[in-house]
Amino acid sequence: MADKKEWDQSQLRKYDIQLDEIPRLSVKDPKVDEFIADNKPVIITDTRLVASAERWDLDYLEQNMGNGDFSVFLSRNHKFKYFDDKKILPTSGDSRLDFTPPTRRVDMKLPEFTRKLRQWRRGEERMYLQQALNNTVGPAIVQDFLNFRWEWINSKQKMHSWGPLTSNLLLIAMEGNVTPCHYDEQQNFFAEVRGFKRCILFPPEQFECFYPHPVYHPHDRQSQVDFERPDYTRFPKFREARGQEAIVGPGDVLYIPIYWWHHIESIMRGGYTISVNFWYKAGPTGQIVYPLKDHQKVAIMRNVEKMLVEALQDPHEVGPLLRALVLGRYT
Ligand SMILES: CC1(C)c2ccccc2-c2ccc(C[C@@H](CC(=O)O)C(=O)C(=O)O)cc21
Ligand SMILES: [Zn+2]
Repeated sequence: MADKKEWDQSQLRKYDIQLDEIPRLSVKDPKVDEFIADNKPVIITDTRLVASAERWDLDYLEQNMGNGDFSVFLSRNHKFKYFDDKKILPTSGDSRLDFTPPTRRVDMKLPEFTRKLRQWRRGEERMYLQQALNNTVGPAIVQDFLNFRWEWINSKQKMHSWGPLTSNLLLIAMEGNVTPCHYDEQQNFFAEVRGFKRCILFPPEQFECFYPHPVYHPHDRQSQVDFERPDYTRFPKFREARGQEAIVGPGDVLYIPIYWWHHIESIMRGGYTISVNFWYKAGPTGQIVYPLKDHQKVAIMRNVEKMLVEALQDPHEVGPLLRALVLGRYT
């Protein structure tokens, strides 16, 4: 008997975007490897990848996460738009380059985080705990971490010749938190431990629909489009975006292919969520094969941007130069 729905549409934020479904396949289904080989998103069920974390809840984590400091991001709204603080440069008087960080990072012990979570009132800053799982956490958590099904995920890494695992992030989000649309330059197995997250993914070939901030900008890799209030004048191609959606729940693993755009939200009124992601560097490019893949063109665009900003120094000269280069010549 189909288990009663654990969430309903009223818990999802409303966006004016065309969405299809991300397929859900059992770990035993050989088609799973076809999706991964084709860099296509898929939800893989029954992997038991993070089964040892099934018992993680705030109490257990409070008892066992040790006395270390954890990175907690604070936001005055429900959005946690990532920014690279190493790219916040002195604006040399050019106010057009001013950047106001939308979130701030604080260190918190876990008991403080859980207390603040329990006492949270509307209007207060929202929190999002994000911490690399390493040996600073308590021994019980290290044990749970060592008991992740590494043989399964290592076999995938090997089968698809991915690069090394770069990090596992432990993520504890408040209900309703949103990580706005962005892409990462790593392969990602995204494991949901507790609660439900709605994931909306778009392929790299829809780059022109998302108008990412410039590569030199702190919001590099993040879309400029606000999904809740899209500015169709500045970003007209956003109307053409067409995504794939899935709600991941405990035990689900979502494969987020490298360079794929993703927007992730903890469903409203669903309680806090716990996720663990597994980021892998891309495998070696090997022999270049034509036609190039779409994500390779994104990598080329990034390199051209970096070279031009470096050569011209003033980012505002990049547009005029590229327009001079293509208008009437390559268009
Ligand atoms: C928003 C937050 C906490 C953050 C703040 C400042 C710096 C980095 C990050 C960061 C990195 C990854 C995630 C997990 C996930 C999105 C999600 O699950 O919310 C995701 O995008 C991925 O796994 O690729 C979330 C965050
Ligand atoms: Zn991401």
